[in-house]
Amino acid sequence: MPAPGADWPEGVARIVLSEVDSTSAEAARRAPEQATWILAHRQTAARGRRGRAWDCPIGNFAASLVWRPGDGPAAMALRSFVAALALRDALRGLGVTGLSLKWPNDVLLRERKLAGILLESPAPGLLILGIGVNLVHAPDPATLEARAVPPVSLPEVGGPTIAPEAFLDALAPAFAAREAQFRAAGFPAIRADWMADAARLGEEITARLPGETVTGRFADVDGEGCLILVTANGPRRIAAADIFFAEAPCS
Ligand SMILES: O=C(O)CCCC[C@@H]1SC[C@@H]2NC(=O)N[C@@H]21
Repeated sequence: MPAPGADWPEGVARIVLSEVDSTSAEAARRAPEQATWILAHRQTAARGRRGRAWDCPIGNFAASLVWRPGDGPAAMALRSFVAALALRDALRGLGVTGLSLKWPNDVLLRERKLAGILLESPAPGLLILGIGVNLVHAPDPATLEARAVPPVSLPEVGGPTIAPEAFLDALAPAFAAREAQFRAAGFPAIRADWMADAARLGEEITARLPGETVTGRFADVDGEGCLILVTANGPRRIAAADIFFAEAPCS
């Protein structure tokens, strides 16, 4: 197995697999004591949020970080913001520009989805952050649900060529730095940095909740990571939803 990059965080293990069903499923099976990144060059049953399948051809980035943060479920859930910022930092550090962050945890490139994060806690205290990045290929928009933010890959916009393992060597230290910031300064610092790059802040967006769809102005993200939408009936605080934009981005 090739050695990790020079900035690889101390005390964190790195596993590279040629094929697995899902790096997040593998992380849950292994449930190591030591924080561990598991990267796979190919996933045969990759999963996205809300039980959706995740398209993952060879060349795209697919990895999961599994660790025991040692804090409660609310703080664990905020790691999706920590991870989104780390992803943004790592991509930016490799020369990708035009990035923004979509609540709760997508990274957009020119307002199209470049990367997704799946946060899972399959056992008490155990946290798994599964991350997929369209380094070489984006799924066919026809395979996605209507009104979904269209996907994008780096080559489509003339972005840099980045190999999955090289991306992991950038992401792992970026995540360690953001995690250290979260531990030292709490969510306010993470939230402020996240808000600075929030997609569609101040604009009308639609949140699809179980059994309800709510449209309003994206006003804020609160101190617990909830979305604040100002609707015709007043402010709504939303803990979890699928978000749709009013109109598609220009290409
Ligand atoms: O729906 C999303 O936006 C989240 C997608 C997360 C996909 C990644 S790829 C690596 C890890 N393994 C999985 O099975 N899923 C996540």
